[in-house]
Amino acid sequence: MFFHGTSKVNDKGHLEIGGVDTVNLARKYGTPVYIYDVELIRRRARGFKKMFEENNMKAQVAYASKAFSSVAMIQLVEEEGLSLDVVSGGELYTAIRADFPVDRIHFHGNNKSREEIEMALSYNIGCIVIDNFHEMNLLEEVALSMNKRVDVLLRITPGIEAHTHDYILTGQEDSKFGFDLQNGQAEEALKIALDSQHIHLLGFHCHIGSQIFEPTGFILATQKIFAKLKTWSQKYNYESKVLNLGGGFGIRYTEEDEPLAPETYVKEIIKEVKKQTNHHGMTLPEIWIEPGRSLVGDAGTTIYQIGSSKDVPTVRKYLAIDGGMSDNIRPALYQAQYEAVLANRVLDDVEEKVSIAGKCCESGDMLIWDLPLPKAGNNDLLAVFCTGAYGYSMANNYNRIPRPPVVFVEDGEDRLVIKRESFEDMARLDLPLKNKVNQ
Ligand SMILES: Cc1ncc(COP(=O)(O)O)c(C=O)c1O
Ligand SMILES: N[C@@H](CCCC[NH3+])C(=O)O
Repeated sequence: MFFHGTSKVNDKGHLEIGGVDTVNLARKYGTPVYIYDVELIRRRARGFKKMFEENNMKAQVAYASKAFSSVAMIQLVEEEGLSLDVVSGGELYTAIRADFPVDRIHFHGNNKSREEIEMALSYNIGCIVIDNFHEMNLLEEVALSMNKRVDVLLRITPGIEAHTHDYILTGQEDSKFGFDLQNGQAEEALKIALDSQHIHLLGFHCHIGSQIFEPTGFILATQKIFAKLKTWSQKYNYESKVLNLGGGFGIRYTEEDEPLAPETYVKEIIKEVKKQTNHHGMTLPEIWIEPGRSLVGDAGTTIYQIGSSKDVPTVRKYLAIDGGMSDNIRPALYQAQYEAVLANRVLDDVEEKVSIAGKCCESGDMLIWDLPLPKAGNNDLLAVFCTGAYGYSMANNYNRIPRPPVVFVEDGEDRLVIKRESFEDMARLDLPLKNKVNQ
């Protein structure tokens, strides 16, 4: 068993996070509940910024808000001086609600709508990351009609396969994202951008995948991009001001995962970018990165109440909790692995292996297989670690299960930052059939 951030066991044998007893949090807010260790998020944010600051480099660390977006989260990102990556009108709206400085917002997405582009331009956000030719035309049209000149990056696919789950690979050639670097698409996009009156090309972006444990992929991508940048600087007299190498830095979901510290990823990236600029005799660009998971993933813990159980003799024992794929779809989607303890009896001896089932009407709704636990019953609370990224943000209302609340903890204090969804909330958009009365 290992603990993340400020998590520890208190003198009652309860799991404590941010100086707050999680058993008390479960009583106060009900279960399931997502708890975020704010100090750990701050530590990670500072870790990513540290090497850039020590090297006196112009850089931006943009939090990929798809990992977990809420007004309070974005305010925290602002407190820590990061930038922000959004991928939809909804994420942008949340950033605006949080009063995030618009010039530090970057807009991603492989199919941005005209309305989303208009919204981004009307708020004068920092930059748009153009993904494809369709978007380039659309942006040109919208910028012309609004009489704006827009800072952009071009998203390219450098043809790198990072070691991760197949479904979360994005930097390889056969990907729905970006302009291909090798087959001429990226160069074509560069030419269009350079010719445009309304697009101001800051540079290039790539994102090679997610949950990456080694710097190699980032280094290879940097090398491939620089080889092209060199050609383009000679051919078009264009030098990139910004190189954005995306996110994807891995975290420790289970003891088998061995991620590097944020500082180490950044140190390796800086080293390679400097090496390439020297090698090609080019100017050092600003380096931008976009960590999502690695800023919030291990800062999140979900507390569930254990309910029913079922023995399948000689095969396994199922323990069901009061949530499941509706608040954490990652095990069902990616066979993601998690670790967990009993929040109210952390130090009790392990007595058996149990499999943790969700409450959705779906056999695949299993959160953890073969988890070693003390014998647990329905007075017990299960704490599942590392649920901070792509947990709440991918939560859904399958079976009309309301989404749990989110609580931030820091220095012994807890603060509700997203309320529990109610049945009324879920039915709010429903309209009755003609002639029937809405209940
Ligand atoms: C363009 C882009 N940037 C950043 C991220 C954040 O990735 P992660 O949460 O793995 O750091 C993603 C998601 O994979 C992405 O698609
Ligand atoms: N949602 C995925 C990662 C996708 C990242 C977005 N490009 C996960 O939970 O791991």
